[in-house]
Amino acid sequence: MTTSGKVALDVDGLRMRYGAVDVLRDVTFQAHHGEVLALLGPNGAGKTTTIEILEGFRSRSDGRVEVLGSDPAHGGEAWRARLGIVLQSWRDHGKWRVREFLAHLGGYYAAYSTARITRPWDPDELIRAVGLTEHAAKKIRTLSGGQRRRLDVAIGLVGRPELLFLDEPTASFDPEARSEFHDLVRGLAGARETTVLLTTHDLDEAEKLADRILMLHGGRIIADGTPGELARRITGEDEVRWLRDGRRFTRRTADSTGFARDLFARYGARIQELEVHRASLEQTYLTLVRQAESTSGPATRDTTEATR
Ligand SMILES: Nc1ncnc2c1ncn2[C@@H]1O[C@H](COP(=O)(O)OP(=O)(O)OP(=O)(O)O)[C@@H](O)[C@H]1O
Repeated sequence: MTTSGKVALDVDGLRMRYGAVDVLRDVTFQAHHGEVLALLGPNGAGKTTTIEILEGFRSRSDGRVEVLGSDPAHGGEAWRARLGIVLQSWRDHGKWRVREFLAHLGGYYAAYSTARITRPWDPDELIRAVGLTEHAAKKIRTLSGGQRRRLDVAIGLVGRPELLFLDEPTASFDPEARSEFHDLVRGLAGARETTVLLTTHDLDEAEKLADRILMLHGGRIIADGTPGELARRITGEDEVRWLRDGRRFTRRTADSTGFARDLFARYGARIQELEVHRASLEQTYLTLVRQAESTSGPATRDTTEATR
């Protein structure tokens, strides 16, 4: 095993070929400890293939991959105990009760405690963290879809992972559960320095949770950056909206602060309801996907807004 300092995931030139088709081509990125990365992309982009290679479930065709300092193709049990995996869904173990199942699974991790990390996570504490306390004694098959998903998350966390893979984690969560889950993930990444790689089609969730967005399209990384960086790369501009003398105005500008300053200097208190918007992750995502789909390349810029 080698150590990579603060780098938890190091992927360089990853290629995956099925038959004659490359489904991943030159995928290169890193993740640092405590970072939350969202892997986005249309259906078939290669997200699951990438994650399965990182988890050690799939052998790559080419490229260099290090996950917590080891090549996942040769990761042993001690390495695997440092990973947490929440798959899209599985429905086994319905006869077990929530608490007893987590305590049972946790038992497998006890041998992998370190001076820094006590494994497993105490089952009652974990059940509280995922909001299942009042369901702890229930049989798994009696849980609702959202409760079951919380349990999936608890299963991924029971070994106190240093790196957590979440595949569409909040599908079927109600808004409150989703918000609690976001707090939980931010807490894991912050205080515990857990690195998180999640896939989601919920762009609002990606924007809220991710420090960095990786966008895959056709097996290639087409964007890698913070939501703000990607938005500025696409539009280069913010949108400023305001109300003056009862009329609404909209303007796109690369210098929204300076523009707002000039507006107030000119009109003073006649300016009301001033808002500055950057492109949402959804707009950014759709623009990047459309760019990738057209072979011509240059960014299309929305020029429809102007001062009325
Ligand atoms: N075992 C396989 N054999 C051949 N092709 C495969 C295999 N597994 C996946 N693929 C192909 O690889 C490509 C990437 O699939 P992958 O499941 O990684 O996409 P994804 O981004 O996770 O999609 P989704 O959002 O639909 O889950 C797809 O074109 C898929 O058909």
